[in-house]
Amino acid sequence: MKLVVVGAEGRMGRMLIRAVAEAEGCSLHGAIERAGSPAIGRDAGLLAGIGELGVPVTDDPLPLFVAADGVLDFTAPAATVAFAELAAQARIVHVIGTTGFSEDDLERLRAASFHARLVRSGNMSLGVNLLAGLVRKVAATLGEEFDIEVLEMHHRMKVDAPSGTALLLGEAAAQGRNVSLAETSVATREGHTGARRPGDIGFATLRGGSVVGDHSVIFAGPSERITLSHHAEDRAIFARGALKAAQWAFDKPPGLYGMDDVLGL
Ligand SMILES: NC(=O)C1=CN([C@@H]2O[C@H](COP(=O)(O)OP(=O)(O)OC[C@H]3O[C@@H](n4cnc5c(N)ncnc54)[C@H](OP(=O)(O)O)[C@@H]3O)[C@@H](O)[C@H]2O)C=CC1
Ligand SMILES: O=C(O)C1=N[C@H](C(=O)O)C[C@H](O)C1
Repeated sequence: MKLVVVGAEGRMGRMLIRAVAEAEGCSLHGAIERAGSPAIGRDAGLLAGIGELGVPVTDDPLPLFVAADGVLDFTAPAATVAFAELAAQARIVHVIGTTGFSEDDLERLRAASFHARLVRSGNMSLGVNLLAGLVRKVAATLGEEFDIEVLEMHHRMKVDAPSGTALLLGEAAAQGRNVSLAETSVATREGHTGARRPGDIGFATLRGGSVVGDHSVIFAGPSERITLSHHAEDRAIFARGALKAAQWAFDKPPGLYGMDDVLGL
């Protein structure tokens, strides 16, 4: 499968280049960075800290997309929406790990999925997607006397909050309870907040150091507390998930898929 990595110089971009180079049945067809990036013209393999791959980084996606099978995209919301429109024109697989989308962005991704095969998830790891299933089940089992709080910590460079994973886990909890996350979510608390509203799903965000990604869902009930957690130790888990998603989507019809489809959960 011929794959293009966009955001090639990013933390995930470099990890994805390494993962594609190592994967059986996949080849790096191209690497993209934004116009003006110092990475333009450099060899993608050297950028990723492996040997030369003979693939220069460019800022021109469409010519690469039309001759590729898929694109792996962990960039930023505006970039991903633009790449989705190009991937739809080229009718290729678009694996989206980017987080922090607005409702309008998500609508544009849905429109692109009429023509392309999109796989989007706030977290591409096996562990988090299994955890989401457990959260759904626990939330469905426990009543509203158990308050649900989602706690996350990431490295100091992360730009969006709550994390895509926190929102995915919050959504799983809301589904388990058969409520709308939009109506129950509390993403910030400050000052005299008043008592906690029954049924709210709270989010708390920590940022610092080099933390790859820690998430916990806490069910706090009368005199007992259940905590379900995931700790990412290496970004390779996300890159492996993204490759799996691309290979899974190769022979699927156009549509918007999630990692639960890919992993058969
Ligand atoms: N779903 C998952 O499993 C995971 C998701 N993520 C998400 O992936 C995203 C990226 O994370 P991370 O790698 O840490 O971030 P980085 O900032 O390290 O990387 C993003 C890269 O994308 C580049 N970029 C931005 N806009 C464009 C554009 N228009 N064209 C080409 N390249 C562009 C950036 O360039 P520049 O620096 O010049 O802006 C940068 O090199 C985030 O949204 C993060 O939350 C991360 C890990 C796992
Ligand atoms: O920005 C990151 O680093 C990560 N982003 C994703 C998120 O927003 O949940 C996934 C992972 O936790 C790392």
